Amino acid sequence: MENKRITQLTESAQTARKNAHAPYSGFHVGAAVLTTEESIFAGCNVENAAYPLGQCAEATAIGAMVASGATKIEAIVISSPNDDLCFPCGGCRQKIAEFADDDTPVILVTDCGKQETYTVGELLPHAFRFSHLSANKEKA
Ligand SMILES: O=c1ccn([C@H]2C[C@H](O)[C@@H](CO)O2)c(=O)[nH]1
Ligand SMILES: [Zn+2]
Repeated sequence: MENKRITQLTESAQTARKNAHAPYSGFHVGAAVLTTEESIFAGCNVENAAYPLGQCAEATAIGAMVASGATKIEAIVISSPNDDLCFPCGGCRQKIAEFADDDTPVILVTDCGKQETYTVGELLPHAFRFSHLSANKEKA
């Protein structure tokens, strides 16, 4: 994937991160998905006074993508402010896998300039997919 693209996605994720609603954890996260049609959708984490209702940045970005009518992720960038890369939680790995392939890149970046790339398959081996539902066996 081109560096120019990664920079663009990183900037989108950072911009969304500025709007993170994270008064409980103080942990601000931004995410940006690039679709196969080359559109970018960004999101931030949205916490809630009822703690379990909080939503991760990846879920917000994926929700915006789906609401636009797009369903195929080409790449996703997850941006964190400090020196620590923000690895997606288990739930987000599953949410990303729903709209990605095993070789889709998940790029983790920090404002300190750290960057590591993993594939969806590395982060979530043996993902549970549409095709595993017995009702969909014929359609896969
Ligand atoms: O990949 C991640 C991991 C955590 N968070 C959020 C959830 C919560 O608001 C805060 C602390 O867990 O960070 C994300 O948005 N994405
Ligand atoms: Zn998550």
